[in-house]
This record gives sequence, C-alpha cells and structure tokens, in this order.
Amino acid sequence: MIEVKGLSKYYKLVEKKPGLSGAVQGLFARKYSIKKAVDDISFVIDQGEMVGYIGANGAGKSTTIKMLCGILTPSSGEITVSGIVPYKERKRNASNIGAVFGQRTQLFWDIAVRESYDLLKHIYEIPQHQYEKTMDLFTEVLDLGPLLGIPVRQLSLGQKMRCELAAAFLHSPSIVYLDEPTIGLDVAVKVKIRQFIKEMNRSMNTTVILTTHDMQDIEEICKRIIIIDEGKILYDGSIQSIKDRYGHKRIIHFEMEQEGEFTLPESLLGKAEFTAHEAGVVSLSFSNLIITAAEVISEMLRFYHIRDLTIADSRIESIVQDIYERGI
Ligand SMILES: Nc1ncnc2c1ncn2[C@@H]1O[C@H](COP(=O)(O)OP(=O)(O)OP(=O)(O)O)[C@@H](O)[C@H]1O
Repeated sequence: MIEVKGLSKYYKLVEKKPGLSGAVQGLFARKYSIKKAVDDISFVIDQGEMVGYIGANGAGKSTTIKMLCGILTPSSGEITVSGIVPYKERKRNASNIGAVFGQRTQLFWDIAVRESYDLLKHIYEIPQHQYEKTMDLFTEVLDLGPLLGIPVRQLSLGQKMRCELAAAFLHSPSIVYLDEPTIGLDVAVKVKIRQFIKEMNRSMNTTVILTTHDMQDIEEICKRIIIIDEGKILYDGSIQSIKDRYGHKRIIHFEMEQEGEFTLPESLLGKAEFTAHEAGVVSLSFSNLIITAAEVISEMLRFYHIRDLTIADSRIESIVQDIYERGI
C-alpha cells in the first residue's frame, strides 16, 4: 500500500540575470525563486491497484515518482510505501519496487540480456527456482527468446523496452513504476507490453503506477487515474466516473478557408465555447446535452467557409486534454 499525505517538493532555483554583468552580479548577490513542483498532495493506493498518474509536461509526475522511489527527499509531508519511508530506507524500498524510466536502461549496455538478468538475480537475491520460473513466464509472454543472447546496445527500441519490463518485474516487486513504457513503439509491441503488465498484475497482484501521455495505455491498463496539474491533484477517481461526468463534451476543430480573426456566431453564444485558434483551425467545445454537433456545424457553415472539420469524441483522451487546458 502507498500512502502519501500533504506531500510537497519545492526546488530552489537561482535567478540568472542576462549578460556578463548579470553573471558577475550573480556571483555576489544570488537571488532565488521557489518552484513548487509537487504541492501538498495526498492519496492512498492499495496493493494490486493499477493507477494512471497523468498530467501535462512539467505537472510534477516525475518528481512524485522520484519521491516514491526514495531518489528525492520531500520538502514536507509524509510518504510510506509498503510501510517504508522511501528516502529514509532507500535500499529496503528498492527491493520492494521495480521501475521503468522511459529512455533510461537498467540493463548493462555491453553484455547479453541474459547476463544482465543473471546479475539482477544476484543483486536482488532471487532464489534459483523462482528465477527460472519467472524467466520462463517472461520469455513466453514478452517473446524474449531471440533477444536473450544479444547485448542491449544492439536491440531496437521495442526489443529493449520488452527486456526492460522483464527486468523491472524480475524480483517480483510488490510495486512497479512505469514511466512512458510504450513511447515510440509500434502498435504490436504496445499491445504485447500492455498484456504483460495486466498479466503481472493479475498473477502477482503487483501495484502498477503508470505515468504516460498515451491515453490508450491508461484506458487499457488502469481503472483509476490521478490527474496532476502544477503540482496539485486535479482529479483522483475512476476513469469511468470521469467519462460519465464529462462524456457529453465534444470538441469540433474547424479548418477555416481563410485565416483571420474569429468571432463566435451569435446563435452559438452560451451554447458552444471557442477554445482554441491556431494556424487556421478554430476549435469549439460544447455539451451535446445542450446543442448537437450537427447544429454547431450548420451554424458555423452559415457564417464561415469551412474547408474541413474533425469531431473529437468523448474518449478519455479528449476529456483529459480538455481538463489539462481548462481545469476540472
Ligand atoms: N531538479 C530540478 N530543479 C529545478 N526544477 C525542477 C527540477 N526537476 C523538475 N523541476 C521542475 O519541476 C516541475 C515538475 O517537473 P516534473 O519533471 O516532475 O514534471 P513531469 O510532470 O514529470 O513532466 P514531463 O511530463 O515533462 O516529464 C517542472 O516545472 C520542472 O521544470
């Protein structure tokens, strides 16, 4: 179980003035500003839950995960992971957790994958019979057989990520942190990786915390999401209830024949909202409980020349995008 209470992490930043005189001045009178990367957050995650921890770039996701792993010490607040305070007992915490951090590798670059796993077996003191059983399972589910004799540096991105995942789960940790585990991968590998994560959760009751910008990963793996924005929690609850709450929202992107200033047709005032205007594309959002997509389109066609349009549906992707942009 993970318990986080009133957790904050502030970074102290040195303010640099431009130019040489600014640099010299900075040597004598340093000015600091405080960045609240994580700002008073609280949540509890039970054993076996699979939670999507999501937010726009710079929202504070990695900072939270680093505190959960014990890499960073909080500025204030409390964390316990399986009863351990991570930053106080980093080593004991590490034996309980597994992690995949995007592009970074925990495998040894120049030696064959199998040998990396052997080393991890010794580091985590995994009993031989358990190691063999786990390796058999992983080799089958992640199709690792052809990769085991190859050094990591010779693997493609998708092959490397499959090997990384196996390494993260190898010592049967009770919690696994996954940061962008499917970034840049083709659909077939993504499917394999999602299946593997679900299988590990089902068979070992592993808690999974997933940070990703890929909403399909979230939809397929997690039942619960925590949305963080500027260090604060915007939403913590089930994906289904956020869909029920916001599922009636629609966004239509209109590609305008002519670029230029846009004013919302009077007939749409109070029914649709003008949310974005970029490079000749106007985006309107509305609730289909108030007005239908057909009515919005026909009103727009009365006043503007439209070249093309796309309707974003109410999948979690567009709901979350809307929440990132406009809050909850
Ligand atoms: N070591 C650091 N020193 C100063 N500021 C930092 C440091 N690490 C992160 N920050 C700042 O803290 C904020 C949160 O960063 P964090 O890396 O946690 O965001 P994130 O949600 O993981 O973003 P992304 O999706 O881009 O990975 C950002 O504004 C970032 O610039």
